[in-house]
Amino acid sequence: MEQKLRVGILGATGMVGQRFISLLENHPWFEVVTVAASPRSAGKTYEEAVGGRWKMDTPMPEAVKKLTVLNVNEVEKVAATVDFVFSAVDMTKEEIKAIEEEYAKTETPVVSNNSAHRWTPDVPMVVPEINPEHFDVIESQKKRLGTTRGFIAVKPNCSIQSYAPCLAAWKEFGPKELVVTTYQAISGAGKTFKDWPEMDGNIIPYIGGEEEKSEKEPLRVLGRVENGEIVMADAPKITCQCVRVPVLNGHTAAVFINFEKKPSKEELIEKLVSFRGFPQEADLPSAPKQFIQYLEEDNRPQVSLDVDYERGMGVSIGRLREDSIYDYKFIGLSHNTVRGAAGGAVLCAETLTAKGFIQAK
Ligand SMILES: N[C@@H](CC=O)C(=O)O
Repeated sequence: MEQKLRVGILGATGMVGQRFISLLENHPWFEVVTVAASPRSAGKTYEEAVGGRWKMDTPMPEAVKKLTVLNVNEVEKVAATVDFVFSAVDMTKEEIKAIEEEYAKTETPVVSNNSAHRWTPDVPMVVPEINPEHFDVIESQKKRLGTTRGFIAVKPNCSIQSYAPCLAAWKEFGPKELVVTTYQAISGAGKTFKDWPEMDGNIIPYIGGEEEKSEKEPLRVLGRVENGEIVMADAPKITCQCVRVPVLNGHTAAVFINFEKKPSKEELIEKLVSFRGFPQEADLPSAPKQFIQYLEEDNRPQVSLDVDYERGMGVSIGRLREDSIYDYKFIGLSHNTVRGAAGGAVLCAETLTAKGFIQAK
């Protein structure tokens, strides 16, 4: 790319905002030129606004330290400085819906980590390896919004990323029923052990709204485009329990699965490791070379050994074996704030750029 695209981060001071900033350091296509946050951070330098709350394990990039934080609510002012934005704003669902549409209407594409628009029929919710063709609904969304280049695209919830890719890889065997338990890291709630000491040595069997997302969002990702809208897939049936565990980064899922046509274990593993999509074909900058790895050892995947697989953009699967009630069971792991949040959104933006939906203004 001759000239990098100018990027703004909405909600730049929170944990996902910080992850965007750190993933975009030295990005070959995108350059963070604008950081926006709540009115109380506006006017400060990014370094001052974040203060001691920098939660990444790499230092704050020099290039953003001295950027002046803009007020995220001053939409025209922020939009004038950028080619597109990533959204990680922390507001009510209705406020997020409204502000993301306001940005889109300034002809600024919005690639969002938020759940607010995940069920808007003409907003694509994409895992680029699985359903990049869903971006086609952007044309009807633009008609609704009255825009020529502004639109909203979203990525799904972090909890589904450790098992939904398997459903896509195993499509021809007809995944029919799934029983899932997720073991979710505290960074999914925007926390570290320092600011959530109750999680040290503890388990909390409740994450608000998470079970519904984990059961329904895979069906939208596996759905199809019809008349400019996404139509949900009608299988598999999924039931899920979501549990918060004392882990900093990495969501694990324990899954039982039934198929229409029961395959062999070897067939299942072969489909996982050969699963590739648009990001691999197009060699996108953030694409994992190998999206899904299969680990043969009985004690893998493990958070401490495998969460950073493919720089946090890959998915690790292990312990696939026949079950006495279901056809098979297995364990999946993915990095919740990289593949599951900011990294997944960056890969969506790269896909949108490669497909011509995002361009310089
Ligand atoms: N809601 C999730 C974060 C995923 O996006 C969690 O709490 O872990």
